Amino acid sequence: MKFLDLAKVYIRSGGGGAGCVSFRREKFIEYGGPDGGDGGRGGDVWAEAVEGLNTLIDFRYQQHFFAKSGQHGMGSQMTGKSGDDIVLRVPVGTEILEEDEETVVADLTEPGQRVLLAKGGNGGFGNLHFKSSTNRAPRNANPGLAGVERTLWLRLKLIADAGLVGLPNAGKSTFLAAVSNARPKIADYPFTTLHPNLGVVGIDGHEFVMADIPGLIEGASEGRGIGDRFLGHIERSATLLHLVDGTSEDVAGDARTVLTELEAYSPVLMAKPRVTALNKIDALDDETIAERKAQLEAEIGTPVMLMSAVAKQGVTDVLRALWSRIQPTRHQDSNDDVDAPWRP
Ligand SMILES: Nc1nc2c(ncn2[C@@H]2O[C@H](COP(=O)(O)OP(=O)(O)OP(=O)(O)O)[C@@H](O)[C@H]2O)c(=O)[nH]1
Ligand SMILES: [Mg+2]
Repeated sequence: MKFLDLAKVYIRSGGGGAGCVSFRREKFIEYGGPDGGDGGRGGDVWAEAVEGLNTLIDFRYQQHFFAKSGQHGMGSQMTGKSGDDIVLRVPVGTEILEEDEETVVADLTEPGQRVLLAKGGNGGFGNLHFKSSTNRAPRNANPGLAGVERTLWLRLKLIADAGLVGLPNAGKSTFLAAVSNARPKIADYPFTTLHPNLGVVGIDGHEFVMADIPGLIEGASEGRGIGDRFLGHIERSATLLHLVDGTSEDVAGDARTVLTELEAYSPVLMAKPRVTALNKIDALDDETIAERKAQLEAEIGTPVMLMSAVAKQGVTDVLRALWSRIQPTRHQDSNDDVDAPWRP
């Protein structure tokens, strides 16, 4: 199964710079003594959880993170410059795993939480360090320590704020593609979507994550179709969007099928705030729209919104309706703590 929220990264900390062998050479100063400086420390590689990120998509484009090595030591007791550290900025909730994809290295659950993934190598001592009463002109210096190389997985347990449900072909993927950065497969046959797709949706300056999952059919809870196993992905969502295909002859029956499966899967899912929309109204005349809207409302007992994912008609209102149900579940907007005092 493919997840948008899994990324493989290759990291390497910088090696330490070598220590230097050098002697003080100045006019009129005989036997100037050793003055080789130490090598600089190599850069570390860190990961830090930051607010405001929702996906690991950036790591699709950049997978290699190599910190710079420290500079070699120099004469006149000059220490080499340290290599700069690298910080991988990841969304809050990212788990970092070893290459085996099982061993957990770190679980970054708090904004600002940092973990050292690869420590930079220490620089080597220059010959100044080896001066002693018995050896006043040492000709030895240490090489720097090598950097550490690791292959790691980043895994984000994305909690979709909104989950899309509906029969196959209702237009769930079309809707996700119309309102987010996600590019799910769309086609005119059922079960086009075989794995969940996640997209980040922007509305009125807010962002939320929406999940498109495979369509449900009657008996999905008993494993028919591709079953209800994907409902787990939207179990923790704040709200659901139930899309009903307006071109169907039996919109009430279609909606009933979906709600029956939700109920069978979990009453928790059934009890979530839900927005229902009649989709594909671009393909219908006004009379049919009004008729089917009324049939649907009679079946589910709540107001139904009208929408066309293809014509992008009514989608903003649907997004606003979703956001108004998501907003109360957010502890605070990430912008709220911009002025919070800095604490070490
Ligand atoms: N006319 C019209 N067609 C639509 C609209 N939305 C989706 N469709 C079409 O309906 C078909 C199914 O769309 P999908 O987005 O793949 O449907 P889905 O609900 O994701 O289907 P599954 O992944 O199989 O569950 C495609 O041919 C879409 O072009 C709409 O608003 N108007
Ligand atoms: Mg789909």
